[in-house]
Amino acid sequence: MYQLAPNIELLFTEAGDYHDRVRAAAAAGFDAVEMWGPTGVDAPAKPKDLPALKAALQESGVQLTAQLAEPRTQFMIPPWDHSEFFRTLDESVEIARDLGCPRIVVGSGTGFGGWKRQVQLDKLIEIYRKAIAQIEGTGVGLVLEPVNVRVDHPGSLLDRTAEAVYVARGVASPQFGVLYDIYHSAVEGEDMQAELANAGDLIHYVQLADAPGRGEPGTGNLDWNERFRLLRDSGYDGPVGLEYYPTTASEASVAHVVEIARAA
Ligand SMILES: O=C(O)C(=O)CO
Repeated sequence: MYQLAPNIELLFTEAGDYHDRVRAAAAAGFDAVEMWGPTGVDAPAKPKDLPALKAALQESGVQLTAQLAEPRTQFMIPPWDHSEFFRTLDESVEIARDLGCPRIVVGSGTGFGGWKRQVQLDKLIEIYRKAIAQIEGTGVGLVLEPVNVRVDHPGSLLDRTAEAVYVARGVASPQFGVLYDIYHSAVEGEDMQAELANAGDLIHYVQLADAPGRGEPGTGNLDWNERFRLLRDSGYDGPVGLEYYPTTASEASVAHVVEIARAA
């Protein structure tokens, strides 16, 4: 079975603060969690007590599998000043290292308005090549996440898995890959099997939620036996982030997901 990482922004919120959520996830049998931005500059993420979070991770032996870059897409804002992004990247990497987190999730934001799509994708390659050069040797990698524009992120540039793969091929570093979110991809109407086949080993992280609705598996229309089979067949064997909005109490919700993942 895949290593499942409940998202502590959305799950185990009943336990209280983020460090309490880590302990609650551990008590529920998980050895991994994921989160959004550590300092909470991008809502709806909230600021975290990082020393307390680190202590909870260490004491419970829970691995933080991914955190979001902050601010998520600074370099997209006119006049395309990238300095803030590169400065905060160092801070994000420092926090990730301190928390033992191997991945930072990055995006495209709304892109570079007025430029041709191809030029915008190539600009992303240029920015992320530079970012990777800056963080080389830190042990922290970047994963680029395409998001759906139909429901959750209207106006975002990168909504196609194949385009994220194009950018990752252009960056051409083992420290840079694609985050394949089963939910975003399904909302965009993508063929999961074809996308994963095209991506090859460039998928460095996976997240899930059912569609429509972004609730736990079982609340939407996706066939989870099939989805897990396609994931396995693709060769992906890394962690899977549970980034969904639970429709019941967290413990019951995640127990249901574990059951589905086990059976698949
Ligand atoms: O912002 C979102 O929708 C995400 O999927 C972040 O990982």
